[in-house]
Amino acid sequence: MRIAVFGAGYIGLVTAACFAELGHTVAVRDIRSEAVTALRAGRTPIHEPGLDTLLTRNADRLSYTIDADEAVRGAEVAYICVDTPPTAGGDADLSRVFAVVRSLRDATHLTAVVVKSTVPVGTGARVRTALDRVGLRHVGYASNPEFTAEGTAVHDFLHPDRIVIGTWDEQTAACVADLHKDVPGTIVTLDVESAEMVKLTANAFLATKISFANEIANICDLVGADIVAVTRAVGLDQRIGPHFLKAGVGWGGSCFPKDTLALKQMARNAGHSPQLLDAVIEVNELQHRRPVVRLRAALGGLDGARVALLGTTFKPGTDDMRQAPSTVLAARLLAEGAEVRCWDPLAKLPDTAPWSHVSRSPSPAHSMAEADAAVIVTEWPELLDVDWPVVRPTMRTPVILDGRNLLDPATMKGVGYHYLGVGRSRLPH
Ligand SMILES: NC(=O)C1=CN([C@@H]2O[C@H](COP(=O)(O)OP(=O)(O)OC[C@H]3O[C@@H](n4cnc5c(N)ncnc54)[C@H](O)[C@@H]3O)[C@@H](O)[C@H]2O)C=CC1
Ligand SMILES: O=C(O)[C@H]1O[C@H](OP(=O)(O)OP(=O)(O)OC[C@H]2O[C@@H](n3ccc(=O)[nH]c3=O)[C@H](O)[C@@H]2O)[C@H](O)[C@@H](O)[C@@H]1O
Repeated sequence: MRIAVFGAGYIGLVTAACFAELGHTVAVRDIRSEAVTALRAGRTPIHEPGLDTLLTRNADRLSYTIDADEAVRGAEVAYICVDTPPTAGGDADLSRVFAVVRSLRDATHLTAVVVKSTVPVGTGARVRTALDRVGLRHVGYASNPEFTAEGTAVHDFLHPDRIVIGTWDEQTAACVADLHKDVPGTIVTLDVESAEMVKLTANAFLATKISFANEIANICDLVGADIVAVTRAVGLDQRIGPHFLKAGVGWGGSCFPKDTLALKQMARNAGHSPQLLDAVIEVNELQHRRPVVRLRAALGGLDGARVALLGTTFKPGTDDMRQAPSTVLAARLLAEGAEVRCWDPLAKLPDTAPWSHVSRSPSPAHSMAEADAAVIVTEWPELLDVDWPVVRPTMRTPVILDGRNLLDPATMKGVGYHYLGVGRSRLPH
C-alpha cells in the first residue's frame, strides 16, 4: 500500500521505517526542512536503535518531503504522527493534528486518515468533522494509537502485544488491519473513543505502577526494608507482574508526564477530579526532588558542593531529554548553590537553563573527579563498567546516590563509598 506519514519525529520515523520494512511505500512529510534534508541525505535525525538499518535497507520505498501535497500524491492512507504537547492549560495541543487535516484537503483519493499521535478522547470525532469540512466525507477515519517505547521502538512496532484500531466502520478497520497483516500481535478493533482512551489508560497505568513502587520505596527507607527485594518478590505474583516496578528518581520522557496531565485535564474538563491520578503525578514530582534533600543531608549543605550527574536522558538507549528527571535535579542543585557537572553518552542537551550552567564531561570518571557526590540518574550500562575503586580516591567526598538502584550496595560500601540507594535503607550505607 502507499502511505503518507505526517511527522518525522520519534514515532513518525519508526512508523515509516517499519511500514517500509513490511513492504509498503511510504512518503514522510515534516515541516522541519532540516529534518527532511538530513533524511534525504541518509542521516537519521534521532537516535533509535535499529532505525538507521531499516531506513537504509528500505530506502527505495521511502521518500521525504516538506510538501504535504507531494506526500499524499497516490497515497491510500495518511498517518498523523505529529506532536501533541501540553498547552498552557495542560490539555493536549491538537493544533498540529488539525494543521495536517487541513493540508489534506486536495487528497480526495485517500481511503483512510489514521491518527497515531496520542490525543484526548473526542479528538477523532473532531477530526471527522474537519475532514468532512474539507471535502473528505468519503474518506474513512481510524485511531491507531502507538505503544512503542523509546530505545526499543523498532522492535516494539514489529512485535507488538496488540494493535489497537478504533473506527466507526468495518471497511476502515479492515484497511488498517491489512497494513499490519505481517505483524504478529492481537488486533483489537473497537470504537474510536475507546481506542483513544486505551492509549491514555495504558500510559497512566504504567506511570501508576512506577509511582506506587516509588511510594513503597520511600516507606522502605523509613522502616528499614529493601525495595529491590520487595518488588522482586511482589512481582512474582502473576496478577501483579515484574514490569514497571523499578523505584528510582521518577518517570520522565515525552509521554508519561504529558499524557498523565492530558488525562487529568480531560477528566477535569468533564467535571471529574481524578484523585488517584493526581497522587501518581504528585509522587513523581516529589521523587525528582528527593535526591537533593538526601544529598543536602549527606553533605551537610549543598552551597559550593560539586555534584556529578551520571546520565541525563530520561532513560537509557535514547538521546531524548524531554521531561528528563535530570533537568529538575540540575535546576534544584544549582538553586542550592552547587556546581553541577554531567556525563551522558547520547543526550542532546538543550542550550538553555539549567543545562547552560552545567559542564559536560567526556566520561563518568572525569565528571566525578574532585566531586563531593555523584547521582546515577539514568541507568546507562556504561556505568557498570566504571572502575569504582579507582574513582573513589579522586572524589572530594565519596558519596554515591544511586537513583536507579543500578549498583551493588555491598560492593560499593566495600570499596569505601557512602552509598545511598532508593528504598534500600536496610542495606549498608
Ligand atoms: N515518542 C514516543 O515514543 C511515542 C510518542 N507517541 C505520540 O506520538 C506523537 C508524536 O510523538 P513524537 O514522535 O515523540 O514527537 P516529535 O516531536 O519527535 O515528532 C513530531 C514531528 O511532527 C512534526 N510536525 C509538526 N507539525 C507537522 C505538520 N503539520 N506536518 C508534518 N509534520 C509536522 C514536527 O516537526 C516533528 O518532527 C505524540 O502525540 C506522542 O504522544 C506515542 C507513543 C510513543
Ligand atoms: O506513549 C509513549 O510515548 C510511550 O511511553 C512509554 O515509553 P517511554 O516513555 O519511551 O519509556 P518507558 O520505558 O516507559 O519509561 C518511561 C519513564 O519511566 C521510568 N521507569 C520505567 C520503568 C520502571 O520500572 N521505573 C521507571 O522509573 C523510566 O526511567 C522513564 O523515565 C511507554 O512505555 C510506551 O508504551 C508508550 O508508547
